[in-house]
Amino acid sequence: MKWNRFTVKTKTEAEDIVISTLAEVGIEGVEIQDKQPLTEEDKAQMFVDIMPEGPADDGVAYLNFYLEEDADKEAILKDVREALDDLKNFMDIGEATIEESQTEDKDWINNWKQYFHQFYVDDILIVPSWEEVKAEDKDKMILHIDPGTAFGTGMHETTQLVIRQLKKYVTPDTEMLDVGTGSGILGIVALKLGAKHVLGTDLDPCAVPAVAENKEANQIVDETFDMVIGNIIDDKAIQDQAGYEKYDIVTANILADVLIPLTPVIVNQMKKGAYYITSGILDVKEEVVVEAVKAAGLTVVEVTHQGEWVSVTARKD
Ligand SMILES: C[S@@+](CC[C@H](N)C(=O)[O-])C[C@H]1O[C@@H](n2cnc3c(N)ncnc32)[C@H](O)[C@@H]1O
Repeated sequence: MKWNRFTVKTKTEAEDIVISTLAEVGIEGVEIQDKQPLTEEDKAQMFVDIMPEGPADDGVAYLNFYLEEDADKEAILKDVREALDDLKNFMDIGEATIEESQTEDKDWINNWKQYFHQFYVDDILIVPSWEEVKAEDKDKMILHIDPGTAFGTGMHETTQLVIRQLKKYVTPDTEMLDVGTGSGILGIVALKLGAKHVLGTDLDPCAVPAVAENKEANQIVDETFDMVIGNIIDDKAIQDQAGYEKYDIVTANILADVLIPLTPVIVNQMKKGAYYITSGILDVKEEVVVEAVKAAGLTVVEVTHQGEWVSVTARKD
């Protein structure tokens, strides 16, 4: 199928607002091209490990979106232009011109599949839906996960660090709370390791369909993995819904800056003797997370590293 690419020329400081405006008129999946260097915080937020040195930032951003060749492009572009014109009344979004080009007649939307193949995290095999499990691997613990809108294929170091800890601590009685569940990968691993029940939380509503798809792909019994959307850090209703002193394991592969306010809250959700497995911590933030964990009254039992990432596991004594 042929696709038409539309490129909105804007300013780097207006990228977010232009992307939100495009979303309001139904344009999702926008690609950003700019020359802004990533800050340390960006790298952590985006979970990007290494970025090559790029050209100097010129303040210009190009936002690409795609429409199928047979889409009603005149009507869609009319809505986009009107929305961008309205936005121009409120802020400087640069030229906001829209250029059209046609992508090659190839299945670009599926091209990224060439970069995602089955792989092992220790003895757990992670397989995308478009690949077969080889006969010799049939007796392995297999996880079916597709890259999607929610984070968590298992390729990232931070996810792998938690998976290794789950292998140590999950028992058949485990009630687990997975804060920032994303694709649901950690919950699914825990259930495959024999856990009794998982509650996943995420801020991002995209986690709901992602978890549902991954549960189905892994034949997870529906009632064993529940989901709530919202911020458990400051939403009392979600804390109540999760339940207090209920969990044997809490996992949180989020950023250090989120783990710090999360930790004193989550302690109330943990049973005595429960384990708190954190990840998503850049090595430069290890010390502050360890301090936050101790300040919340937990005992640090293990700190593990992979690349520049750190996982802190603590117990509620
Ligand atoms: C790095 S991903 C982890 C996904 C998956 N658990 C894994 O280990 O691969 C972090 C997830 O945390 C979510 N998140 C960030 N802050 C959060 C918060 N305060 N409460 C719940 N989820 C949050 C993000 O939306 C994202 O899905």
